[in-house]
Amino acid sequence: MIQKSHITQFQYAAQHKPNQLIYGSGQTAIITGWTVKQAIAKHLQTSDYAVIGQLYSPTRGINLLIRNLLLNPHVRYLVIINATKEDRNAGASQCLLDFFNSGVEENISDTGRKSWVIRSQIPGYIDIEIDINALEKLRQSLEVVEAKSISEAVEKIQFYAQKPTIEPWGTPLEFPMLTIEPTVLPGTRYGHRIEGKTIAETWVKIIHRIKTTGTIRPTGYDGKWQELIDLMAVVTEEPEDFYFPEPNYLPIDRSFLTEYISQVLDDAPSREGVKYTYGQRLRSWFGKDQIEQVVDKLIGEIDAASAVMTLWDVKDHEKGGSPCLNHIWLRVVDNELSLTATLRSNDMFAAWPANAMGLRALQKHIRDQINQRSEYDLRMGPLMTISQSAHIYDDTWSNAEQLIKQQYAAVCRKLDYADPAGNFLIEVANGEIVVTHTTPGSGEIVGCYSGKNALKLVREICTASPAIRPDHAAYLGMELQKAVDCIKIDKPYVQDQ
Ligand SMILES: O=c1ccn([C@H]2C[C@H](O)[C@@H](COP(=O)(O)O)O2)c(=O)[nH]1
Repeated sequence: MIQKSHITQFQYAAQHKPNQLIYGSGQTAIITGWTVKQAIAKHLQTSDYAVIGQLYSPTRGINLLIRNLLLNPHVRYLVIINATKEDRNAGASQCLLDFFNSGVEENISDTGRKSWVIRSQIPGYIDIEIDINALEKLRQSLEVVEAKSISEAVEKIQFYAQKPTIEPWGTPLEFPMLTIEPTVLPGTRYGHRIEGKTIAETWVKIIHRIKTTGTIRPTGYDGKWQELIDLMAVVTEEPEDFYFPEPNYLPIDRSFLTEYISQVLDDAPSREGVKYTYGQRLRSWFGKDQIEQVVDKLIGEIDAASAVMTLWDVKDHEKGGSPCLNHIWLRVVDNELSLTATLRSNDMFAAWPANAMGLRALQKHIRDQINQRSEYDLRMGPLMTISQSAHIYDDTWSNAEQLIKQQYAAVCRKLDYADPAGNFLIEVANGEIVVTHTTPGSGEIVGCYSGKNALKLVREICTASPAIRPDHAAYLGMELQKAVDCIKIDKPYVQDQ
């Protein structure tokens, strides 16, 4: 028997993320978690549902979803899909269920703001500006059900669609929302190099660079982001078992990482509602196992500059949701295996640490395979990511600011004094300044400058060695001026080391 839905004509008015939703005319809101919303919509008629939307993150998504639901009191049923590994990792569907089952209490959010904190094992916050009575009314007025698969969800949605229309639970409710425009400092927009020993340290520097000098632009997702174009991160010494700070300020932990590494390294069958995994693209998408290919390539030709893997399929332009990670190169220099990856678009706050750790695991896997299958004994070289659009979404700006406040100074204090551009020894001889440029480590002489004018000398040095660190250049400026002053009053000059 074909079931006919009860015909209703409600209109869902979304104030938040309006372009990310699929609209219907019924009374059920469908929260699909990480399952793509079209995978549900195609099994339904528009009269079966009020709205279909994805919910990725409990800390970023639930607040906006609740605000939209308060504006649409005709929504009386909620079907929450909690089906995929990603849903379990993110915990957003679970946290939303906990909101309806257990409610909220007044507390402090992860950004230190007074908030309604959801009574859940998973952190989830709702703005304190929303009246608690409205939240309680919403909890009491909606019938909420969890679905563990697409088919179970479709069955439940169709069950509700058969029911007679119910009155809205009240009138639409809207509450004020705090928005803060960040101050942006001047800086270059294109091409940035940020280096750190660990992924954690590099991440803090990346967030600081984007948050202070990134351009504020609209995103494709009904909001804004702060963005720099072509940001290269160089991670030099991430340990093989990964460094997690104590307490852990990264947006991922070890258990998430284990699952994520498998998404990067292992093949995965195509599944309805799941777009792709990086492992699938690398292992089988193009009919070749590209990881095996690069291992074989380098064993056969260790100096090859063609050990490259691609995740981008030219057909990706035909559908939305193309992979963010596009190309990966492996290179051996001085017995060291480095990995370089390009990402067309990169959420530097929420996704980069996982992307970087997943790539580091891939780099180690390839190094181990080469060492096991050949006479080579390669060391781990640096990991480099080049993010074309390196951005921070507006809904994590306050988290980013909090991170900078708590970690940036400490990370900068760890700076070691060895500048890869080398050392500059300053002396005074025959009434003139003499600067000798030496290599770091071995101290081999590679250049010499002389003169009486400190500014002119600094400019010459910076022109000849443009990769000199800014703090090193500033130090040279001060020392050279000190040397000039000594010459003027005929006092011996000693360089401050
Ligand atoms: O491994 C990933 C996958 C996704 N994203 C981010 C980048 C974008 O912010 C968003 C994807 O949006 P589209 O470019 O596909 O619209 O997710 C990452 O940073 N890394």
